Amino acid sequence: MLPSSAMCNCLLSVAELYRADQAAVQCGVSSRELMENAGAAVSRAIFENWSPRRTLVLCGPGNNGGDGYVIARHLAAAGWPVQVAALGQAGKLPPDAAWHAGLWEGDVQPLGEADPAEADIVVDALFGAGLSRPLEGEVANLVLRVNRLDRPVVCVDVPSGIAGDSGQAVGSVAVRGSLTVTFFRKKPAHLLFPGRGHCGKVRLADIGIPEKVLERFAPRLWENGPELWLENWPWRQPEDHKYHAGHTLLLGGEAMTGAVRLAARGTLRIGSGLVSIAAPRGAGLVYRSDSPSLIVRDCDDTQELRGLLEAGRFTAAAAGPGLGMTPQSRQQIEVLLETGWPLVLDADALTSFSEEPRGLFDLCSSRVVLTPHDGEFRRLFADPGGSRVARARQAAETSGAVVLLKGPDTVVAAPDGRAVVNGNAPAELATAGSGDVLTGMIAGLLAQGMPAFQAAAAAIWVHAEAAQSVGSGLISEDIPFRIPQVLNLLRNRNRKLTNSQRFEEEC
Ligand SMILES: NC(=O)C1=CN([C@@H]2O[C@H](COP(=O)(O)OP(=O)(O)OC[C@H]3O[C@@H](n4cnc5c(N)ncnc54)[C@H](O)[C@@H]3O)[C@@H](O)[C@H]2O)[C@@H](O)CC1
Ligand SMILES: [K+]
Repeated sequence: MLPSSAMCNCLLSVAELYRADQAAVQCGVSSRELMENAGAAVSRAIFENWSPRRTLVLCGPGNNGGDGYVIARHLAAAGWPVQVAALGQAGKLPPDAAWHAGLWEGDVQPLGEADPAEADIVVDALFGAGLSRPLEGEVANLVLRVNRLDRPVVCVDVPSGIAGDSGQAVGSVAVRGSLTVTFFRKKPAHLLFPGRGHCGKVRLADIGIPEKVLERFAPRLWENGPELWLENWPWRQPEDHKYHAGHTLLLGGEAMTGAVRLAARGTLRIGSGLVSIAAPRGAGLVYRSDSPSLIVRDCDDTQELRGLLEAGRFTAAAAGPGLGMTPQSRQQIEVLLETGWPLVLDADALTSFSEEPRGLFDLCSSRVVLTPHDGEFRRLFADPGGSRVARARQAAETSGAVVLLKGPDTVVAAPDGRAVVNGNAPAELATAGSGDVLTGMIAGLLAQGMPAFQAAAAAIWVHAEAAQSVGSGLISEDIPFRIPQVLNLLRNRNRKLTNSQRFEEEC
């Protein structure tokens, strides 16, 4: 189960947002008022980011356009020079949008006559949740001109042309924004690429929808963050010894030894009490001359692996980075899977099964985490298409394992349908070995008893945060070094959380 604080992070689909709006109306907040609040929130974001300047507000034929008229009114009231250009006839606007259009006292140009070159900032209130087909004709031409001009563009709710649920462009044209202001809860498009790239900065605004409307939903999708897993973090307790903090086994290969050595650093730094590498004798010296904190065990075949597993008191394992793809290595993975332990499979461990994925899925359980990047994902799963969330969910259901689909917008999905999208990864993580470190981190959390879905979500967040603290010039070895810094910040945050919870309970 995820803690109740996780409600703050939930992502709502477009359909769920419409339902939230309706529920708010049933709670006594009028839809006109919601629109007023939405437009006012966007105006505040504009005031905070820019000084008065010539503004072109592009209004669409629906309620997104209605927000645009509210924004135009607020900017003009503050003395900004504002031009409104609208698509379609005012008489055909839906009722709330028509009401707010009626309060706009300035001119309204037909969209085809708008000249974005004469504006210093553009507000995109063309389409939001109701986008139902590709942008075409004069709208598409105008959006292309706006994108080419490279002016600041503020998008209302979602950049026009981007589907709120998938983050995909509905056609070939979509607004490229500098800032997107959205309402109540983010939608998947604010985190999933390419939508995320079109949003610019994303700002979430309270528009008066009562939090209690969320009681009507059972959210299954969240933006990843400590609220989802910090309560279950396996902090060391004063009386603990190393065996309380788990023993992780990493399967090492013969040739590409760097991968598991990187993974091992991640495993150690994330807190696994002991970390052992089982590796072929031929590479033993390389592994033994790495970190003195590691235990290295000789292991040339499945029989030796079985012997190790019986004697080792391991609490989790990981395999794949640098493993190679021989019949032997595949058998070793099967031996690991047969233990039923918490397990992470990455890289070669996944590709070993690409000819016959069923052989892998039949041995998986929800204690197993599969961490494919897009290529490995395509080799393993008959790609169902759709958004990255839909694809990861489908893969988790098919395999019965937790699936972490790597990318700039990594998605973690559990077989029961829960999913998170990660939003804090810096571009610098696109570097050799960063995935190996991640594999080791997930395994280290599994070894300490964290449930697989939370372990995968926590590891990807800490991994990205550690990388962010380095920034440009990052190499994968840096990530484990930065983990303590991130963990100490999390620990302080957890103490504050626990103290305030205790205070609330005492009151
Ligand atoms: N009570 C509410 O529902 C609230 C809605 N708000 C705003 O309302 C938006 C949703 O409003 P709507 O449902 O009216 O949806 P939109 O304003 O996104 O647009 C719907 C209209 O656009 C047309 N359309 C869709 N795609 C088109 C295309 N490619 N070319 C031409 N026309 C196209 C549709 O036929 C429909 O007439 C949200 O994104 C948000 O900005 C906010 O005001 C907050 C409150
Ligand atoms: K928009």
